[in-house]
Amino acid sequence: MKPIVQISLDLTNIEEALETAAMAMRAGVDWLEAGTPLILAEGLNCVRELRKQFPETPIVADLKTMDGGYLEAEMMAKAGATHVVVMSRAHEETIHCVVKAGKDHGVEVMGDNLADDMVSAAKKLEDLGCDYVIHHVGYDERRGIAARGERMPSPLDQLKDVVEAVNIPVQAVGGLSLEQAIRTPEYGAPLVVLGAPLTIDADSFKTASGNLEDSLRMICEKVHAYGDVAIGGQK
Ligand SMILES: O=C([C@H](O)CO)[C@H](O)[C@H](O)COP(=O)(O)O
Repeated sequence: MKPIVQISLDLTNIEEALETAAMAMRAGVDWLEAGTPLILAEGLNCVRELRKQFPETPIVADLKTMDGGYLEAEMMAKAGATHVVVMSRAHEETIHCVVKAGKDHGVEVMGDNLADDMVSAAKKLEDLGCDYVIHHVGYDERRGIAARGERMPSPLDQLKDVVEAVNIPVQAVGGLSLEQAIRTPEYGAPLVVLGAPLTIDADSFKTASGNLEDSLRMICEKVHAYGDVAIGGQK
């Protein structure tokens, strides 16, 4: 699979999200993500707006479904999402419902293994019909552990094991630096997601012009240059 660059719009207002999305599209980003805070702030109108402005672009609606799976997935699909997210911690029936809604409404399902036994959760998500695994170390988990003076966990710790355990594409997320995120295809994880680090450490990718759009363009070119990534650790 060709590597994909996704930008997570973890913002709290639609104007800023649309502006960031437009910049990301100009720079060569492949997928947009309506982040959880954006959906909370703006409801599914943010997905509708993104769909209106970017009619051809895949849009991930990161609602992190835990229950009521069919209705949530259906609502996101009708708003214009092409990808929805269900949690591995949800009941199996919920995951079934999201997968069924995905098939009925033509959207793909990303299963998120946040706060679960990561390798077995990834396998479960694949077995239940998810199209992708989001291998995710949570924001609160990372900060809580670091606050106790322990080493902050990283999605890279178990990324190879997760990639090798499944035959669907994996995305690693949670506290990765930009440099780490854009190297995840080297672990066999082709879906590169850029969030907070883009504004924090884009400096390391600064171009002569020094602007964020140019930095993002360089990042996209670098990721796309990997060429095909074999799925399931078959490299
Ligand atoms: O999904 C997310 C998190 O659970 C808060 O809603 C974030 O999008 C994700 O953790 C982003 O992580 P960073 O890579 O640290 O921006």
